Amino acid sequence: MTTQQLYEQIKRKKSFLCIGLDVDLDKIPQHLLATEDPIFEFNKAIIDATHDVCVSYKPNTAFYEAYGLKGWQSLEKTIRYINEKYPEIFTIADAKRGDIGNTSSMYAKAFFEDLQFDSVTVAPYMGRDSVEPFLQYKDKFTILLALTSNDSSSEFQLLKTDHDELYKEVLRKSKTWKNSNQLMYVVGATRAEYFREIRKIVPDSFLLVPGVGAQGGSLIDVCKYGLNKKVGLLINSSRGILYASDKEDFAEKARFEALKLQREMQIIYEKL
Ligand SMILES: O=c1ccn([C@@H]2O[C@H](COP(=O)(O)O)[C@@H](O)[C@H]2O)c(=O)[nH]1
Repeated sequence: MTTQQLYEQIKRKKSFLCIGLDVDLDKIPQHLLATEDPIFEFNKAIIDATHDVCVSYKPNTAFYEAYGLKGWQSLEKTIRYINEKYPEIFTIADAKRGDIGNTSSMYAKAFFEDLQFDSVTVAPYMGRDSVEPFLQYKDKFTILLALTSNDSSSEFQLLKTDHDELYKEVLRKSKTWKNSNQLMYVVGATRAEYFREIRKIVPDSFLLVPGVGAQGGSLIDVCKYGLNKKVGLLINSSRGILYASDKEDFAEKARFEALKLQREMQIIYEKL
């Protein structure tokens, strides 16, 4: 997928919502546990109920890896289902990978060639040669952790280097890497006060913004400085949508929560 195709989808749906598919078997409705693949059945129902109000799905791989081989198979079935039934959707493997070059190449192969995700999240701290293997894939995106939503992100990411805070160095340095036009960045919604500075460094890049909903981040605050001419934001909510109900009406209730966010986004988009 290209960023232009992603933008066309945003315009058509008047939405820049990304739904996080973080499936926890302790939280999904009981009746699904009797099915052969409860994780996939849950995801399928959520996807069918929400695909027209969001532009992206983001399974966090931890929620699949935790269930071993069966979990990985559920992830595979989920991504294949999205790609076949809703090919316009931008898919994100939230896997936070990155290693020495030859190992990163294998991670890239796993997520881009085997699973056919459009993008994968990557930690930047091993430097250029740990990220460039992901950037070799045309029309695939590498989403670098810049300023994350958790409280302790300040322990390292906000540390002052000789030049600037570390997250700003990550943004600046990464722009010099080969194929850096295929980079996007993770910035937490709980860090809304930093978006003005971030946009000075990466005015045109897409930012993946988790932290709205369960973590308390504000859509309005993020949009104040985070939006660019082509929207440039993918706002993620996972638990706030997935677990709106643990009864048989879970997909309907999830749609209701997603629609609430989409309507807020529509108002913001129409004022752009
Ligand atoms: O800075 C970050 C980076 C990633 N995440 C991930 O996003 C979702 C958020 O889930 P919610 O339930 O909406 O809080 C989850 O997969 C995180 O691992 C993040 O929250 N912050």
